[in-house]
Amino acid sequence: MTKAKALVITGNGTNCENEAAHACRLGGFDEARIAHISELMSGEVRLDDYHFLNLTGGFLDGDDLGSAKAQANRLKNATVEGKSERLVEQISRFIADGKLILGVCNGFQLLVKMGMLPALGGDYLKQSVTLTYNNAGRFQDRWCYLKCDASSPSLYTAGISQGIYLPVRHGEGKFLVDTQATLDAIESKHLACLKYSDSQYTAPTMEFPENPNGSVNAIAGICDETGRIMGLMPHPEAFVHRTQHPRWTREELPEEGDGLIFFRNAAQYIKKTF
Ligand SMILES: NC(=O)CC[C@H](N)C(=O)O
Repeated sequence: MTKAKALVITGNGTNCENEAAHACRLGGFDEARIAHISELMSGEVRLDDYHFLNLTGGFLDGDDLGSAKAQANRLKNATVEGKSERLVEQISRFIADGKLILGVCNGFQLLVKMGMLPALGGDYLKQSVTLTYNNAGRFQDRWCYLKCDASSPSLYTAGISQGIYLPVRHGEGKFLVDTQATLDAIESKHLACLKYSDSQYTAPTMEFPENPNGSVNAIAGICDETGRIMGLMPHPEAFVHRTQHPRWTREELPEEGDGLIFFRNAAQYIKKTF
């Protein structure tokens, strides 16, 4: 059987790479390699050798110019050292080969600013949505209930019955779109797979603090039309075991945290497909 290989990018201010690699291993990946972005730029590490690209949370370039903006420009324009190939060509090939990309928080911001989500019509380099300053005007560090759209093509959220509970920690998590047509397309194609909701997962909410940032239509995470590329502001890698839950000493909880399903679904998909 294929060895499922995950790659986790670090450097320039990420801070969740160890948790993401741990979650990949717990979820069933045979290998989870943490690579510095400079290793991709130099050609020492090649995306072609992996199945699952993890873009993790943090403070890329100190959030200067807006979160992930500088890194988005860097990745879009960089040429791999000593090669005529641009890094973005490796990324395009990775997507065309049917592989998976998950962007969490700063990684989600990076994906949307590169144009890789929602990638309507299959154009992965045209930005049509953004993530910007929370309505509260300050950083939010709290746990959120996320209602899951069971009709979404996202392979990561498959099997989630109603919703999941995950932490958010961000200053720029407010999801906005360029036009109403973009929002309509996202909704009609069920790409908004996760929305901030009440604790019973009955309905998406615009109420603070359940919706911590004021995201349009309460959108917390989206995927592309293939369901293989997904980004979300909450952190699935930060809740893989019950002791990470804020009330674990007071509530009866399953051993496994709600975020692990993302990584298990990704590993199973790779093993089934490659
Ligand atoms: N936890 C994170 O990845 C934070 C993302 C980004 N730096 C923000 O504050 O919005």
